[in-house]
Amino acid sequence: MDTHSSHLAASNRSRSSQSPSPSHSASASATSSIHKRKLASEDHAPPFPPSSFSADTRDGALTSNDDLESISARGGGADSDSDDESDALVDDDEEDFDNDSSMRNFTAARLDNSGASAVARNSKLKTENATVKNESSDGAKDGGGTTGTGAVGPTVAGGSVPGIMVKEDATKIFTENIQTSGAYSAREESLKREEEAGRLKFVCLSNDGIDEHMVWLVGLKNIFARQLPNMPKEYIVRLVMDRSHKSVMVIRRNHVVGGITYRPYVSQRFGEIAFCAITADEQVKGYGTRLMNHLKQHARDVDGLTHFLTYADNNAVGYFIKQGFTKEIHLEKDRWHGYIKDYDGGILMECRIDPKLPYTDLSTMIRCQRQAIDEKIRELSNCHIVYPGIDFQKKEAGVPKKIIKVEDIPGLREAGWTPDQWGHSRFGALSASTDSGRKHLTAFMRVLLKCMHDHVDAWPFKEPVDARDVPDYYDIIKDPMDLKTMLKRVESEQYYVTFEMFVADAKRMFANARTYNSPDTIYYKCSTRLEAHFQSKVQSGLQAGAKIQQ
Ligand SMILES: CC(=O)SCCNC(=O)CCNC(=O)[C@H](O)C(C)(C)COP(=O)(O)OP(=O)(O)OC[C@H]1O[C@@H](n2cnc3c(N)ncnc32)[C@H](O)[C@@H]1OP(=O)(O)O
Repeated sequence: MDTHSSHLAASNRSRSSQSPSPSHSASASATSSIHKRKLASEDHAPPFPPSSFSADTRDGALTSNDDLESISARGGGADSDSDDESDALVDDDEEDFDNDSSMRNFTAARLDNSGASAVARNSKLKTENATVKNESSDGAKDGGGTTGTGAVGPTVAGGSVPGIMVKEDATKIFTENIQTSGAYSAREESLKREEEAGRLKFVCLSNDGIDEHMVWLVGLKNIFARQLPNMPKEYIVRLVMDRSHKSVMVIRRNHVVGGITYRPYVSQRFGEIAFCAITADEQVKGYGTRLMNHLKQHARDVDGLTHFLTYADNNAVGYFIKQGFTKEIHLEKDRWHGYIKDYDGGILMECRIDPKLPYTDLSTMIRCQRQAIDEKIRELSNCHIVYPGIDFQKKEAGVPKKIIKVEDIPGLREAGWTPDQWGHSRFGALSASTDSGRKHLTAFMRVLLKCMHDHVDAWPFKEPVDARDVPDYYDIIKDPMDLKTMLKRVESEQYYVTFEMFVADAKRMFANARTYNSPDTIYYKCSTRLEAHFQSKVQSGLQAGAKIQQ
């Protein structure tokens, strides 16, 4: 026995615990209230446009101050009660979105990092499975000029090899793993479906005086005012209503969910993102990403821009990085310097707009790429083929009931195994690959076991630990080992086909004792001393064997 009940709560014992990962949802919401982004100017209503460029020359159409003031007055009027109104609008929308259960499930799962809601997590998996199924069926429908599923593994085409099946779920496992890291496609596809169903739209507007547009712009201004509390409200109004700025907005059932206000510097072919926000209870659901994708597509196709620059709030840097922004500015300085306004507490970030990417349909592109990669893997590997299991019933001490020839194990040869690898040992002769090798190996292991058994510190290891004496032992030690079990394995002459396997069992036996027991215990000390003894015997035995062979 390698333990004692008085050491049940050994101090060196540690259990892994699942600590909740930080939730973006939490951080995103938190950032709302501690927003630090400020204009560099001390003045809370800085001159606009910034003095570094002339107001009306570059990209035209700056609204006059009169315009701004009048709009400001309208905005101001709305402003007094607009925050509430804005929130009310969002609340009203909740019902409308209930149709999209996949989105809800997904969101619930993402927001639940506490581990409390197993239901939500299951929903997430279901959603992802559903997505994968769609992918497969789409792929099948398309044909897509690619080789079909059945054509990939030559040995299994048409299921012609008896007892072998293609693991259809391999695709699922592969894609599920990808999707859990970001779940980008799932969210994008879900929002795209909402758009196609007409429940969601993305518009790009500037102050054009049309009533409906003005209502949306005021709604967006209110979201900015709430989500960017350190930004002077007057400044937000000025930029949102300024006619040289444009705003891409998410509109759900005629209400604004969020948006990005930017200024396109058409002659310089870059745009400056002034504000970006999603209303508090809709954050971290993918709107920010889809919004940015719409913005990039619009800015490229309509404004002819190649880059975006923004002073990202410290708390939002993570979001911008996920949208392809970097802190390194590659755009030539003379293209942007003097055009954009400095902000305190913000980090200048850049994003290059790809000239070709279908930004609003990235999920389809990703799906096609994933499918192509998966098919390529199937061409190059057999990992999708699942062979029937082998009948590997064990007797006592884990010794197999029936000897199975290695070459009879289904799939082993197909995986690249060759008979010369059988029983291969770095200890040369100490392997069971030949009759003489097996005898030699068994004899050596017997000697080593006897050496251990006769040692004064062997007493805790002679028998398996009795769970009646140490009730929690097998909760902690999942792979128990003892000298008696090792002896049974040696005497079976089937178990240890290499010397390494024997040494591994011995090492596990010693390690178990040190895992369960604390260093000040006799069990721990016996384990250390017996292991040293074992190692010295192995060493001298190997050296003697080597000499005999010479
Ligand atoms: C120039 C400026 O305006 S800087 C100020 C930016 N605005 C704010 O900080 C206001 C408060 N925050 C918000 O309004 C929103 O959270 C936004 C605009 C930052 C992001 O919009 P969301 O709809 O929440 O983003 P979305 O759901 O698409 O998330 C995309 C990814 O970014 C991550 N993310 C979102 N917000 C943040 C954040 N603040 N920090 C780090 N990562 C974030 C999400 O977890 C998600 O990651 P994943 O794809 O690995 O799952």
